Amino acid sequence: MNRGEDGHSGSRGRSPASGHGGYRWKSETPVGVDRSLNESFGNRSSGSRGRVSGRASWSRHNSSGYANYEHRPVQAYVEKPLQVSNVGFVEKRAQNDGLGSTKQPVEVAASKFCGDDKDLVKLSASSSSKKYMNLSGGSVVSRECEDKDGARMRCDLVNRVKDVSLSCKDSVFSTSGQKVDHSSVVVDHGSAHKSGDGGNSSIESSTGLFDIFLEKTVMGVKPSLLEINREKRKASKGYTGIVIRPGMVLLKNYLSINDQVMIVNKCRQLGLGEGGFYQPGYRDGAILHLKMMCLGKNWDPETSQYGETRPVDGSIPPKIPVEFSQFVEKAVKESQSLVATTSKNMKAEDEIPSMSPDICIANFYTTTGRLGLHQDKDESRNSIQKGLPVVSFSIGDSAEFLYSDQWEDEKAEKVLLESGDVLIFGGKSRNVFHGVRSIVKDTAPKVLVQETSLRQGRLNLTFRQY
Ligand SMILES: O=C(O)CCC(=O)C(=O)O
Ligand SMILES: [Fe+2]
Repeated sequence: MNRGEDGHSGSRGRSPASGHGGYRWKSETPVGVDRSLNESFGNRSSGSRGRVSGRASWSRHNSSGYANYEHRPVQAYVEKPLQVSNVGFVEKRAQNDGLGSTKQPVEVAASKFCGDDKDLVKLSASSSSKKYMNLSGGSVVSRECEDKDGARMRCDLVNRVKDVSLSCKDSVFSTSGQKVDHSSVVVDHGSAHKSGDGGNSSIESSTGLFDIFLEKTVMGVKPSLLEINREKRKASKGYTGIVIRPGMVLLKNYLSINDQVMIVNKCRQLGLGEGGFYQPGYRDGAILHLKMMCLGKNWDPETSQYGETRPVDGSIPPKIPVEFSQFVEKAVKESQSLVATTSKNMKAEDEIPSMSPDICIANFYTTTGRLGLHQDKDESRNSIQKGLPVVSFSIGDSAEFLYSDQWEDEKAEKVLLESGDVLIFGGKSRNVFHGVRSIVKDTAPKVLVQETSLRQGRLNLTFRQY
C-alpha cells in the first residue's frame, strides 16, 4: 500500500504537491511522497523521527479474545423493501449475520436532485442537517431503518453504551501491568479542545504510546439534551448506501453509536498495549500526520511492506478483534447488495469482491492530522489484482476525504466522512488515489465523546486482505 501522507510515493506515503491549505502532494518520486512543507526532508540518519523512542522488548499478551468484552446485538431495526431512485423498486434481502438484524424486508427511500450543480445528491437519512455530496454519476440508496420499539431501543442504546464502557473499562490495563481505573474519568471535550493536539494522558506519558483518550482534568460541559436526542434520532434512522463510482460504496451512518463506542474502547485498549498507537515516520525522517497502530500484520512506512513485527520496536501487532471482522464482512455484503440494485451489467461480486480482513491499519488523526493522496497497494499482488476491497471505518470528528484517478489533489473529488460512516473501495476503484485533506473539529457525536474519553480528532480503521 502506498499511503500518501503528504505523499510518500503514492503508497501510503506523503507527497507534497501544490495544493490546498498547505498540502502539497506531488513529490520527486512518481508515487507519492507527501511531506508537509514545514517538515524536514533530510535527516536520513537515525535520530529524531518523532516516533516512539527505543525498541521496547514486548512481552506477548493475549490480544486475541474479547474475554472482558461483551458484545451484544445492536441492530434493533426492521428492514423494509428497497427503493432506488432511478432503478425502481427492489426487494432487499435482510442482513444475515447473527449480529441481531431482523430478516424482514427493507424499504429504502432514495432522493437525488439534479439542479444546476450536476449530480448533487442529498443524503436524506444522513443527519438532521442537510448534507450534500458532489458525485459524478453516483446513485444514492437511503435505507430507512426503524426500531421495533423506539422508546425501548433508545433506552437500550444508553444501557448498552454504558455496559460497553464498563466492560471495556474493566479490561483496560496499562502496559506496566497496572489496571487503569477510568471510573473517575469524565469526558471533557472542552478541556480536550483546550489542550488541543498536545494534550496527553498520564498513561501516554508513562508508556510512550499514544493514548486516544484524554483524561479529564476539569469538569467539562455536558452535551445538551437536545444534542443527545438529535444524535439518538440519527442513530435510530439506520444508514444510507451510496454508490459513489464503480467499486466504491459509502455506507453513511452505518455503525451505530454503541458499535462506535465498542470500537473506540477496544482500540484504546489495544492502542496502549504491545504494537499500540505510535508516531510513524519514513526513512527520510518525515513523519506521517497521524498516529498509527496495525492489527493482524504490521505495515512499515519505511519499507512500504507488511511484516509480522513492527521494526521500530519489535512489537507484534495485536489480532483483529473478531467483532471488527464481522462488521467488515457484513458491510461488504451490504455494499454488494446495493451495487446489485444499481448496476445492471455487472455481478455485484465482480464489482466489489468479498474479502476476509487479515490486516487493519488504525489511524488516529488529531485535529491537524491529514494523509496525502496515495494508493493502497502494498497488499499481495493477488489481493490487488482481484480488487479485494479496502473497508474503512470513520469514528469521531469528520474528515474531508479526497479520491481521484490521478495523483493530483486539484482533480480529486471530495466527500465528508462522518462518525459511523463506512467506505468500501474495491474492484475498479481498488487503486483509487485517496487521502484525508483535513479533520473537521468538534463534529464527533456528543454521545460517543461522553461515553468514551475519545480525544478530539478522528479514528479511522482500514481493513484489507493481504
Ligand atoms: O483515514 C482515512 O480515511 C484513509 C486512511 C487510508 O487511506 C490508509 O490508512 O491507507
Ligand atoms: Fe489508504
